[in-house]
Amino acid sequence: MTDTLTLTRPDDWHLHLRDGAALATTVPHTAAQFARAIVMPNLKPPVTTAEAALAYRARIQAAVPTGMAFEPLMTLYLTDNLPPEEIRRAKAAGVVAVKLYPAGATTNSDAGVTDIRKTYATLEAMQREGLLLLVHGEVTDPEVDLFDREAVFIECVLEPLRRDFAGLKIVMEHITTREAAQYVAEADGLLAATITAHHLLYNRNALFTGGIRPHWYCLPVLKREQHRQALVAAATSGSPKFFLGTDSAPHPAALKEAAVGCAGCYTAHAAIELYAQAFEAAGALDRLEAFASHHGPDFYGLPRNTGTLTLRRERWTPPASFPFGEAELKPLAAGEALGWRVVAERA
Ligand SMILES: NC(=O)N[C@@H](CC(=O)O)C(=O)O
Ligand SMILES: [Zn+2]
Ligand SMILES: [Zn+2]
Repeated sequence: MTDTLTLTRPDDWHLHLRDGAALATTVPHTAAQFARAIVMPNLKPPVTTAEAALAYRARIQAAVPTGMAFEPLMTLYLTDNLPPEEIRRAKAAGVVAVKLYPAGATTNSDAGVTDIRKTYATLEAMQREGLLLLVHGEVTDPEVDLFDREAVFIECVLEPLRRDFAGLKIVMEHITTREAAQYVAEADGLLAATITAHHLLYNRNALFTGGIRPHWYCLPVLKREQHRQALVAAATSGSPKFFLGTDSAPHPAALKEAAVGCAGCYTAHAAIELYAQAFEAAGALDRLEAFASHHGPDFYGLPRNTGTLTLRRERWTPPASFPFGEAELKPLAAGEALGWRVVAERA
């Protein structure tokens, strides 16, 4: 049995850092493990200009602890009226991708897209400039069962979109179903997907174990066991179309432990450890490095990292809460022990 695991330094291809005082907690957690992260733009108000992305990047960089190397990769938030000209400015500013949130699909998505056809001129500009499209792949139609919204999105939105933009690189973020894993696996090389640690580790029973468990609530919501198994199979398959994206999404504990609780699980404090747990359970620890450190940069057309991250087999329990500005942040699986621990990060 391996007791230490040294990986090429990984990247997080889907992350929410939030803003303001929250950065003092979120940025050090992520920078302690990851060399780069795709930073989601769903702030209030959302990041919709190159200028706003640059200012946000500077605030993130200012929160990186001395001695740590971390590069935030910035994204813009797609709206019905994001002008195509902004895409050129974004490209010049180093923005790498644009995020599609169907309006109302998830946290801070009110400004999202109401009809994908309204964004076609902007998508054309992205295709031309080589910016990726990242999608929250769920339809918002209240008639569609919550557990089916990802599968319906593939059929009704993603498939036609890929036909109309045959040269656009697309990442289906945080996939949660067998249908999505299969669709991505069978698609051409311009479609890939991120998978979270929590969707690899838990099925929907986790939401209701002994009572309602708000800290396991995220969107897309956890699914049945057969879907979890399909995600594990995809992540450990060695296919370059699947890579790590934590979707670590912090909220003040009081807003999750509420009559109407916010969607989002915080995992950045122990991200790679949670993935290691999932890969080990599948007997696929040897596949973790490619998933965490190779497939993402290869798909984005960025160089792989040169540093390393070392984990040791060790039973430890992460803190049950963290400061979060004036509030409290409770991570996923607070109080539960983990089997792996990061012991060294080398830039
Ligand atoms: N995943 C979540 O449940 N929440 C995310 C938004 C998102 O990624 O959909 C958040 O910003 O809180
Ligand atoms: Zn999302
Ligand atoms: Zn997210």
